[in-house]
Amino acid sequence: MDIAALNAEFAIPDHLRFTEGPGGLAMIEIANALATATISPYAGQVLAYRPAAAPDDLLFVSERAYYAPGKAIKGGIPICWPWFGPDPEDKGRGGHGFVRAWPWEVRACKAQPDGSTLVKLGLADDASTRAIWPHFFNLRLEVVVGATLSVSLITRNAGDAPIRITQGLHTYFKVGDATRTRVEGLDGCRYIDKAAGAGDAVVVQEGPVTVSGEVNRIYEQVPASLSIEDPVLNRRIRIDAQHSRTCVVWNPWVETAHAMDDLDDLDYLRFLCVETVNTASEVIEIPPQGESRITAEYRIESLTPTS
Ligand SMILES: O=P(O)(O)OC[C@H]1O[C@@H](O)[C@H](O)[C@@H](O)[C@@H]1O
Repeated sequence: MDIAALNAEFAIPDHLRFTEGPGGLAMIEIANALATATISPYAGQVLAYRPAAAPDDLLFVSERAYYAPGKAIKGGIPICWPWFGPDPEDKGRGGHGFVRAWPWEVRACKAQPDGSTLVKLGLADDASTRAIWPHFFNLRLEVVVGATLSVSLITRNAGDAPIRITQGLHTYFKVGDATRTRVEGLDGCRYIDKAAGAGDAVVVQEGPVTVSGEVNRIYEQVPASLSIEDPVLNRRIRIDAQHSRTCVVWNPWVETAHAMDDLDDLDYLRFLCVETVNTASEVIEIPPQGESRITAEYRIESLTPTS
């Protein structure tokens, strides 16, 4: 992408500009009165978000992440679409869909009256997408960077036959020490245990979710609000979801992190994924010319009240 042309069309003075990031990829850098953020049009991926006065970023991005066409960027908020998890048709296509390793278009950048910044990215079908997934679509990502971070993924079925998708915001949250975090809000929910050796057992969650080994679970019928309590970073991350009743909690633990070339061996301590998704029994069918939306809003709160 031509950085000068993007800036000429979309830059907002003292607020938003395009820069050349790792691997020569264009990056959107936002700094408004409420927060800072980095968004990659490649993959439609938020890579950083920090509210003003917050000491730490919301998101984890691996120091060993790839920034190259055809590769997923490890960290931030990868967009999994039009399938979440393994290829549903078993055709050998990669996990979590293809748009997380695909160039998206920048469609709009706007300073809003409340001081937040709205970025709209999009991706429409063409011959190369239809060679992978033979459907007509218009996919939009709307990111609002303000006192909270809001991410909406909107799918329009641009064809004349229904389409079926699963999808997810595969958010990598930065944590001080994964073994000391707790995910609150899932007590009593059923989950499918996808961890190695668990055999997809269906289990009922008791109490908060903690990490003391590989965690790879699809929770069903989840409430709209979840949180991550992180005593090391002294913060709570609130996640408010819309149009999602399934949630994946993932931490790779030692062996899987070691096996991933784009993670450092100790990164399993540095992040926890709590993913706002539609997956498992929650398959979304979109009628011809219809739309479907999934949204998550993230907010950081201090655990120590300020006096
Ligand atoms: O593709 P990434 O970003 O490495 O994430 C992979 C993980 O993503 C999680 O959503 C899945 O539950 C895991 O099974 C999978 O290993």
